[in-house]
Amino acid sequence: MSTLVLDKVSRWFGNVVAVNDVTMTIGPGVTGLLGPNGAGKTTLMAMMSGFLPPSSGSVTLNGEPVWRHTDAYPLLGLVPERELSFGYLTGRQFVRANADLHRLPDAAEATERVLGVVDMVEPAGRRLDTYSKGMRQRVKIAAALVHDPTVLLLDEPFNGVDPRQRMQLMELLRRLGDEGRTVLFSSHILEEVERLARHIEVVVSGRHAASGDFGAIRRLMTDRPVRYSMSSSDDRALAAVLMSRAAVTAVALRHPTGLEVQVSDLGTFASELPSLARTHGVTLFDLSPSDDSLESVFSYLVDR
Ligand SMILES: Nc1ncnc2c1ncn2[C@@H]1O[C@H](COP(=O)(O)OP(=O)(O)OP(=O)(O)O)[C@@H](O)[C@H]1O
Repeated sequence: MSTLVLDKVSRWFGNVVAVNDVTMTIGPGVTGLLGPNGAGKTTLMAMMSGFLPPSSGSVTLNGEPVWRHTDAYPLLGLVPERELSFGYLTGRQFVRANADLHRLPDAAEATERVLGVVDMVEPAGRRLDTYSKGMRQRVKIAAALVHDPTVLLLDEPFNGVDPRQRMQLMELLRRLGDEGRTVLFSSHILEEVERLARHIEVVVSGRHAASGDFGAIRRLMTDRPVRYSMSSSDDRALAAVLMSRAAVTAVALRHPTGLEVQVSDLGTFASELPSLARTHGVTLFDLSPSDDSLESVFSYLVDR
C-alpha cells in the first residue's frame, strides 16, 4: 500500500506557472485527476513519478521525497501520454526492455506475467506499429507494471481509444485498484473519470480546484448547465423527445446535421438517454461535451 502526498507543490517553467501551490493526497484505489487541457496534469504526474523536481513544495511517497530518491522508483510505474517510439519492436520486446531496465532477476518471466495481466499475450509477437490505440495503451501499461509497482500513474490513458477497448482498460484499472495499488489517471472528460474513479482531484490552470468522491464533485458541478453536441439517425425526432425531459433545458438543431443540447441535470440525462433513443427508434452516433461549457464548469469550480 502506497500513498503519494503533494504538499504546497508549485512548478514553473520560466514565466509559466504550470502547477500552483497544490496540496493533495493520493492513496490506494483508483483516483481520477480531472482538468481541462493545459491544467498541469502532465506536469503533476512528472513530479509524482520522479522525472521532474518541484520548483517549491514537496512530493513524497510513503513519507520519502520522490525526487532523486532511487528507493522510490521500484514502487512507481508511469504510463505517459505520448506514443511509443520504435514501432519495429514487438510488444514483448518493448515490455522486456523495461524489465531489463529495472534489472529484474527473471525479466522473461515478469514480461510474460504482465502481458497476461493486460491480456496481450497473443499479439505480443507483433510489431508495435501494427497495434490499435487500445493495444498500444495496454502494452504501455504492461511496461509500467512489469516491476510490480504499488503506484501506477497514467496520463490520459483513454485518449483516442475506441469505446470497447476503453471499457476493457477501465476494467483493468479497476482491478489494479482493487488489488490495493494506488492508481492515478488523468483525463479532461468528467464522465470518464466518474465511471472509474473512487476519488477525484480536480485541477484548473495549475491550481487544485476540488477534491472528493464523484458524488461530491458532481454536486459541485450540477449547478452549472452543461452543453453537449450530438448526432443521430434522426436529429429532429431526438430533439423533440429531449425537449420533453426535465433534465434538458435547451435543444438547438445544427445545420446540416446534429444538435446542441443544454442539460441541467447530468446524471438524469445520462441515465435516460439510451432508453429514450431506443424507445423512439433513434440511433445515437456521437455524444460529446462542448468544450466551452466544460471549461466553464471547471472555471466555476475555481471561482467558487
Ligand atoms: N517544459 C515546459 N516548458 C514550458 N512550459 C511548459 C512545459 N511543460 C508544461 N508547460 C506549460 O505548463 C502548463 C501545464 O501543462 P501540462 O502539460 O502539465 O498540462 P496538462 O493538464 O497535462 O495538459 P494537456 O492535457 O494538454 O497535456 C501549460 O501551460 C504548458 O504549456
